[in-house]
Amino acid sequence: MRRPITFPTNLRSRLAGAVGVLVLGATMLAGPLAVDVAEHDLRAVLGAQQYASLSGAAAFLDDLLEARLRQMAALAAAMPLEARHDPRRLQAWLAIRTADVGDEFVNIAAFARNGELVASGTSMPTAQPLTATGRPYFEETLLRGRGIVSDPFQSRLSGANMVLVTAPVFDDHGEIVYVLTGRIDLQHARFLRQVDALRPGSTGYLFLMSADGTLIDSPARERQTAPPADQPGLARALHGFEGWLIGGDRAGPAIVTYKRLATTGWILGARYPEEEAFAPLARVRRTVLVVAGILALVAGLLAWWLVRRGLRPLAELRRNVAAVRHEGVDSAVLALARNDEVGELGRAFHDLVQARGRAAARMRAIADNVPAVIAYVDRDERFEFTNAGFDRMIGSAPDVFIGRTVREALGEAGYARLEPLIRAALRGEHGHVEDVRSDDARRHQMIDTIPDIDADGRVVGFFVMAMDISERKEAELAQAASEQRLRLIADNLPVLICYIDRNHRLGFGNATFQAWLGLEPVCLPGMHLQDVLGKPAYDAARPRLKQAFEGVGATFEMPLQAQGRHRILEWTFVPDVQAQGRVNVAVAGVYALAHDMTRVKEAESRLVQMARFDSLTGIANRRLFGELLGQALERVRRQRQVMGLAYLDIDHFKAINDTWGHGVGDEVLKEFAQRLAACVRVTDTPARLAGDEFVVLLEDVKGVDEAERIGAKIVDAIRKPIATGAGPLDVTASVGIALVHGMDGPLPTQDQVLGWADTALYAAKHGGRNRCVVRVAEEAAGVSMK
Ligand SMILES: Nc1nc2c(ncn2[C@@H]2O[C@H](COP(=O)(O)OP(=O)(O)OP(=O)(O)O)[C@@H](O)[C@H]2O)c(=O)[nH]1
Repeated sequence: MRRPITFPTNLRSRLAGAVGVLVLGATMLAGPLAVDVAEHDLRAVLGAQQYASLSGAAAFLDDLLEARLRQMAALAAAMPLEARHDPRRLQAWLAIRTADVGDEFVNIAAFARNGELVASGTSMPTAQPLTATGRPYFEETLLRGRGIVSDPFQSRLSGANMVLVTAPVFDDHGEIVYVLTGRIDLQHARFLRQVDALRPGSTGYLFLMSADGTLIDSPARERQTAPPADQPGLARALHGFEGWLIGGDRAGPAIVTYKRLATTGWILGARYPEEEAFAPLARVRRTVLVVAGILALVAGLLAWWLVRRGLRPLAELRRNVAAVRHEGVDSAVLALARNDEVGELGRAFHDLVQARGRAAARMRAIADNVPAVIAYVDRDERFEFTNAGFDRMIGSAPDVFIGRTVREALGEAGYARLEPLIRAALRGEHGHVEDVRSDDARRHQMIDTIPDIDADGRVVGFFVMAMDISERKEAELAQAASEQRLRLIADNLPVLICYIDRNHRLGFGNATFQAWLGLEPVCLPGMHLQDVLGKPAYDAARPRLKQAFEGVGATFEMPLQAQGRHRILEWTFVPDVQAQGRVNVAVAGVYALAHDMTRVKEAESRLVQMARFDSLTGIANRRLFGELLGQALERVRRQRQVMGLAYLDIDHFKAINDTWGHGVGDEVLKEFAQRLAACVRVTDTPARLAGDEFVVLLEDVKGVDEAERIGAKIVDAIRKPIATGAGPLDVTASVGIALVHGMDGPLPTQDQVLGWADTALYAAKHGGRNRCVVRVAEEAAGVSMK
């Protein structure tokens, strides 16, 4: 099995590797790039060079063809006169000339103006007469009147490819009589042989084409890898392009150059394969790559050595940090005096270790001085930290159990008590348990375990905290007992006691709620006050409750109908004020107490009745009458009304007593009071002053007449016989009425008004009894009566 590739993890190797890779990359990139640039420039230079070379070759060929033309022209000019007229002589002359120019021309022939072959330097292998009529070279020579070089064509006789150089032969009159043609056999001429030295490189070659692209010559046909028609850029060259270009075909890329010959318009081309042209550069490229590799290797090694040397202080720092961490070496070794980044790092480490040491010392001091057991336990349930409280609990020297397991430290019994909490903490849950008894069962403990969860969510350990809560437990028990006692008292008091929260719901209520309202105390917490008291009572209590929640206590009476009983309750609301220091900040609730005041109220009502009403007749007595008279006089003055006070006395009552006894007298007095009350308005108040003396307070009397009608009515009512134990008795009464008008100034006193009425009664008695006398008080100051 192949081992996976591993990269070095230490910084030195990484840096060295990085430098090597960078150098390798840079040289790999820069070398070929430079070669590419050089290649680009070289291509331009080579192209220009090839074109210059080709231009030289073209000039040479131009000169060569010009020479052939001149040679033919000279031959034409040298034609003897006799030869012009005698074909046999012409033939002989031409034979001689053809032999002379055998190196340049294969044959020289003469055509008559009509195109007919007249003579030929070499014998013609044909029986038919030859004619040049219609041949472009012939017609063009006649037309131009000077020699030309023909395009290559295939000989009709020999089938060989040839080119003809022509020259006109003029007669004395300047008329063309013959056209001489010098034949150059392309098979043997090899124009380019003479300029073959100018071919590019050893694999390059030249080629010559006519203006229409027909190959004329290629002296190195054996090297020619592409036919001329396929040469890159040929189409452009046929349209007049001259110069060099880069092109490629089946034979590969090449620098191809074109140049036209001035004499014939032929195209001279050169092809220089790039493979050869840039062979030196390819060698350079390979060399660059090899050198780059070597350079990278050397640079990497050098970098590794430099990095190793440069990072030596860092390695030293690393060793020191490890020594401080694992061997407890003093952190002073980290405080390097170097004035560089490594020195800074070392000093920072040193400061950090110092700060951590101080923080740890502080934490240790705190942990050792809290009245609790604090410990840190790792995943394997081994103690990593224990405070002084732990040592006291175990009774061991400090840090003895560091690295030991919980089971070893606490024993099986202690571990069993903690095990559920340990399991919870290792699951990542907070554990809490109270009321854990010490081994002697005399002390109570509260134990918490808090999981220590790392950034990845794994539980790496947990904290254990244990506190002795024996005192708290005792206090709680004492408080519970106290509350029970209070509850007992509250439940047995004949008072409703409850706590009302801000939402007007009960916090608790005592057992009296059961007795008075039929509500069990256990149901009361959470009940709304309206549901407890009923809506009318709740509505009546709400303003006082609001006042109590504003911090002002309230006491008020309120009737309550419940359980078929009507009660009058006296409620007391006591605000439950929450204070901060000496400042009361809020009323959290209201304590409410309700006493049953029903009996008290009834007794009070009876006392009031007794104090203000006559016990014999049941009508108002002198005390109540006094109060009412005072109020009536106030109203008279305020409302400017007329008030009457009737003073009544039973006629000869003493005689009734004396004759029939006090019992019958009492019966008469009671009936008298009944009749008196019956014959006055409900707003008028009868009262008994004493003995047989009665008064009636008459409100809003319209005048003397009305007063007299009321008096007469009373007298008539009394006059009817009164049924008594002694039988019906005829009883009469005398009435004196004083009328008092509303007026400014001081009010008449009650005694004054009574005096005026008494005076009127006196008048009635004096007038014969059994009647009424009305008197009007003239003015307050003077107290005079009519
Ligand atoms: N039965 C009875 N008699 C009372 C009571 N209080 C007072 N008397 C009597 O009422 C009588 C009042 O008599 P007077 O008003 O002085 O005299 P009179 O007999 O009524 O004579 P005139 O008033 O002049 O007509 C006295 O004999 C009292 O003893 C009472 O509560 N019951």
